[in-house]
Amino acid sequence: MSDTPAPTPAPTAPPPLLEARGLVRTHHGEGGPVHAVRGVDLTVRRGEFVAVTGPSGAGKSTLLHLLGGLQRPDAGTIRLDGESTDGYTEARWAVDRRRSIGFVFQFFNLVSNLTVADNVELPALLAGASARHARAERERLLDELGLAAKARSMPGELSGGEQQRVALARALVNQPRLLLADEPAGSLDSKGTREVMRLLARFHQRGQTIVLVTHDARLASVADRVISFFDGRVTDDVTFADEGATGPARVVEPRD
Ligand SMILES: Nc1ncnc2c1ncn2[C@@H]1O[C@H](COP(=O)(O)OP(=O)(O)OP(=O)(O)O)[C@@H](O)[C@H]1O
Repeated sequence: MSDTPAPTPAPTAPPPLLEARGLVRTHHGEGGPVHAVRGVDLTVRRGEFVAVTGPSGAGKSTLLHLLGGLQRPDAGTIRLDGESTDGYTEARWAVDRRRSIGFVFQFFNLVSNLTVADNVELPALLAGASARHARAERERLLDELGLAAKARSMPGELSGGEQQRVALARALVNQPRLLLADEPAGSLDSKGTREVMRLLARFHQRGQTIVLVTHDARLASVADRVISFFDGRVTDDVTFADEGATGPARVVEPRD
């Protein structure tokens, strides 16, 4: 027997949070096939804030839907935390979407006949949290988002900006590993847009991984990485590194 100690294994880096390879998705509408996503490779690391920008019809929403399992790719693979989703059933995707992916959309999609509090709490209860935990998380987020006084209101009684903050609270209530936002300021005025920018920046600073789809360069400017998307493909991918790299559309801190 040798006295030489066994070498310490080199630490292995954790897999990226999201890894997409060769994603393809064609829609079949009345006007014939639309090649919305034509072969996309994308890696998102934990804690990144990635904005996907591009003109209307570029395929941004389709890409986001693929990443969140709302649509299936025709070809390609998505790995979440190193795990391939290739064999995922609808039910398996539903579990992931409920527990670990938060979505925010342009039109809020709140349940109109539930109070603000119930809208925020619902995903936690659906994910199996205890009533007590769901309530505590809901209260924490409503407080944080300045909505505590609106907890008993119905969504229709709120401004667009307030409704979007409720939608953000709902998306975050299960502390998702990934937040996917599709034009979250698309139906808001400039004040609402600034608010969304500030909130996304704040949650990102706390470590939330975010993929944001927008054609609004100002909104994209709060991200630390901007991917340009055109005609179903990534045409540019710029990371604004800590060393202070700046880009043409870089606007750092949203101000009132
Ligand atoms: N369900 C569908 N059936 C048929 N065509 C679709 C469908 N969904 C999207 N498309 C088409 O696919 C292309 C990409 O659409 P997508 O919504 O992904 O683009 P986008 O960049 O998000 O656009 P926008 O900024 O206007 O939302 C467009 O030509 C769109 O009309």
